[in-house]
Amino acid sequence: MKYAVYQMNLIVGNPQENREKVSSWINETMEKEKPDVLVLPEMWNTGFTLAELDKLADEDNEPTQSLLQKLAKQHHVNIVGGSIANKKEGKIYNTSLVINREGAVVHRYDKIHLVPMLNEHKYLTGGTNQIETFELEGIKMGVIICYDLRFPELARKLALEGAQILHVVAEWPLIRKNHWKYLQLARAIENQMFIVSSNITGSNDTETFAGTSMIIDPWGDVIKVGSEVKEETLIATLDLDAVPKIRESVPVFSSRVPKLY
Ligand SMILES: O=C(O)CCC(=O)C(=O)O
Repeated sequence: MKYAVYQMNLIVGNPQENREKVSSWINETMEKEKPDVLVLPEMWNTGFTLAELDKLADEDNEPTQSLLQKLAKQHHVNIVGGSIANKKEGKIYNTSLVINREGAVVHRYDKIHLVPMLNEHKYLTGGTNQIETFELEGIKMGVIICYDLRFPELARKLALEGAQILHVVAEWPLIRKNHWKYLQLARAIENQMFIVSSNITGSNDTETFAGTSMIIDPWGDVIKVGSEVKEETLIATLDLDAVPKIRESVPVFSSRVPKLY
């Protein structure tokens, strides 16, 4: 499965320009690389303009969802669409959309864990639906959003439900870059799954972001990593046979004793 990850330097507070930027990236990447799956970062429509989200957020996933559906169908490509600021019934959520090659929405997920360090509770509503796996090309996988990475229960639940790939979409700050790197490696090793992450680069008024998007194999080896500072595209082909092989060689799933913890 060939992946292309967009480590994006987004335009803070300008959803229209970000949609144009993402469309151009998809068009160019499909022409050059022809991947099976594209991955975008967290809240790429607006950036973290929390106080302005009421006027900038999408409404019921639109117009971003229709744009991603159109691009997925046109290029016959799967899109793990990062996440968008999204208004539903007057509340704003941080919503991830996954679209398959036919342009169908196969998964929606509202970020469960809001970030106290950023006062997200003042502006956003946390998701209330159970985290679940979805399938692309017959492969089970999952997506979590940024701060969710700190809660190993999510990745473990998805792994127990058969996920072989975990996508982590983020706007993770540079100041906590080591947490970003090592938590991803830990999730890959403890769950023996691929991690494919897309983080942003650049800065807003208060933060500089960490970049360092990663593609990690289920052994914990880093296949590709982005720089801290540059907008770039990470390309890698995942060998999915590695997952059952590694799960057999170090059988943590059959060694678990969940009744004791
Ligand atoms: O957990 C962190 O350090 C960063 C979290 C974050 O920035 C987010 O969830 O948007």
